Amino acid sequence: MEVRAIEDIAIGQDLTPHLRPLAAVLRDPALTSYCSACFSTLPAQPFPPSNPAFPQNPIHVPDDNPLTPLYCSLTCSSYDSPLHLSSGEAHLLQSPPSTWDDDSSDLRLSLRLLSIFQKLPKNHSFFPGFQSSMSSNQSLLVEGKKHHPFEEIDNVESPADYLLENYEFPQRIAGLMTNCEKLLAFEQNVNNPSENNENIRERIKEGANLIAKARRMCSEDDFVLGEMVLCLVLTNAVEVQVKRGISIGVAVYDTTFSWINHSCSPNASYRFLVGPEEDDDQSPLRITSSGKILNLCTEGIWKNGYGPRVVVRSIKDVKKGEEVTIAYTDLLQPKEMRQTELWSKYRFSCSCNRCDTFPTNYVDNALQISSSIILIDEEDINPDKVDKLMQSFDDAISDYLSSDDPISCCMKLENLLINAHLIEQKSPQNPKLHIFHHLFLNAYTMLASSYKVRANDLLALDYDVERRNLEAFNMHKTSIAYSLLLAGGAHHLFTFESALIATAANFWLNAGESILDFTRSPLWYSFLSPSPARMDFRSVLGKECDNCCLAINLEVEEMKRRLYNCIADLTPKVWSVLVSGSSFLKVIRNPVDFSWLTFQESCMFHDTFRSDDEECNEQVRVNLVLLGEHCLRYGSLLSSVCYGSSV
Ligand SMILES: C[S@@+](CC[C@H](N)C(=O)[O-])C[C@H]1O[C@@H](n2cnc3c(N)ncnc32)[C@H](O)[C@@H]1O
Repeated sequence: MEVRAIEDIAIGQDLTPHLRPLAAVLRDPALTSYCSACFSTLPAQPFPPSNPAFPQNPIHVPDDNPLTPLYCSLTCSSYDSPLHLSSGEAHLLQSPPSTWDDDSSDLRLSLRLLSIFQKLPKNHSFFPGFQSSMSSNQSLLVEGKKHHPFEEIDNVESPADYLLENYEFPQRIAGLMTNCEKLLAFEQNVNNPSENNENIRERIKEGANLIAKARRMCSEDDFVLGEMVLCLVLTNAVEVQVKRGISIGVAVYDTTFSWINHSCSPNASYRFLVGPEEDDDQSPLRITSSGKILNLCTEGIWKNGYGPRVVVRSIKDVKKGEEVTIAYTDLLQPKEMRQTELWSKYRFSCSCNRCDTFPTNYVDNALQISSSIILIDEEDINPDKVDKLMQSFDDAISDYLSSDDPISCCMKLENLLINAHLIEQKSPQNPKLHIFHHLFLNAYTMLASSYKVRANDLLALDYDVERRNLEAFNMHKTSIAYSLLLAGGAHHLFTFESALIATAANFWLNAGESILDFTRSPLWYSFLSPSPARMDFRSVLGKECDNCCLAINLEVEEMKRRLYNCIADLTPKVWSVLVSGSSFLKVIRNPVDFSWLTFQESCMFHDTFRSDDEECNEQVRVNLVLLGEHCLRYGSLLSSVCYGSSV
């Protein structure tokens, strides 16, 4: 199935009303901070409270079990607790699986769906033949090996039994694709033949076992049913993100959302709404599937669906009849990585415009260019050397993620970046390593965060306060320089691939917040000489920008143009100060203007640029406040296009 627009739709418009989930669960680590029913942040005194004086609450679990569902209100608790208990989820939480990625949420989501499917009245329209009015849509509900006449169905105990008795591999349950056949098959990954595709099969089998145990059911049929529903979850579930890039849960929605296919250059994005639902959403449904009813599942029991609502939104102009697509994977990954991920999770090879363009488009070239596709003729530079360098990046990033050692991470990654620069300098006519190669982007991200961690760690130490403060100040400065480089890079790529709007929005918001955070640091007063007067932030922020008036109430394109022009004007006024502590960053002339990249053969760095270290002074700080504010406004503007509001 696929989904198409029923009318011409401009960029930045909602395509659906607020859609309620069929089922949703929090990820294990989020259980202590968010309401298990509506996903809002827990109040100071959640329900049930941590002391066991709640005899009326049947789900109270001992204090030493950290995986207990908590609720923001009695209403949420009374909505969610019965399903939590009857599904067997509580059992899974009390003895969480040590395998299955150390997180029980996909399994808990499957348990909930199973419980819901099995409680449906047997004449529910989820299942073929149960409702004569649905007969024209039967094939949408369950397609499988056998086809059964209507009469046979009357004798079936429950819809789930019906599924088991009649279908070997049900392709659909409740209209949703299970993808069982592909996920459980021994099919080789066409993009990566060496991949061990036994893994996913084994994982599903193991998951089905855990599900059967949690439900205290051990027949072969229970196992098979668990397997099918787990496949449905793996195929249709989406990560529920409430803050930028932070996933707190996982949910399955009905066909209105779940029939939307993937593209690496999608024309739609989606956002989540959490908290108790206000029933005032009148937005129309502007998508359909070949004229068929999309929201088969919103009738009956699903009307009561509770939990995070999803809304689909256009991020490009969409023509009537055009297919609406979303991204199932991180679009800032190079083609090979996207293809590998889509195959291993969903078992399909993407053939969207971005993937099929030949020769590969600029963005994918930038993210991926490596020695393997370049002829190298210098004696001392060979493809092996570049490949080894790339491998070292990968290793340094994995090391950091596993060892959490920010000092060695900064040293290793910056040395590698400098090495990459040297290689490039020796062979400028052969473009090999783009400044926005995906490994470099990862390295910049790691460096932005590890310099910040180092600054905070230093402040906690008790030694020569003056030296310590200065070091911490410089670390913080370097951290925001990397945030700005990331925002500038994401923006550069976004100008070639408009589907990267959400990524660019997030990087600008991060850069803006980090810069403003830095300008508020009390460290400014500890070593600037002469010590400046306390800055009146309101007067700087309240000052209208002469060039863009902080761009409000204009056409979106005009606001974007003006804000970006201001960012481009302000950045050179602070950049040399920001990079003074990093020998790598000094070779980057301007982190928000990469127009030269597309005209030059060598795409790693502009000619080496060394500025004399410039001093931090009050004027720099004022410029930073203005720059941070413009970055925030720009990020919010892009974010309002793809999410409807800034996130
Ligand atoms: C959430 S469902 C999307 C709706 C699905 N097409 C259906 O008929 O129900 C995800 C599954 O759709 C298929 N799919 C999604 N995007 C695709 C694409 N770009 N190319 C091929 N198959 C795709 C894959 O089988 C994937 O596992």
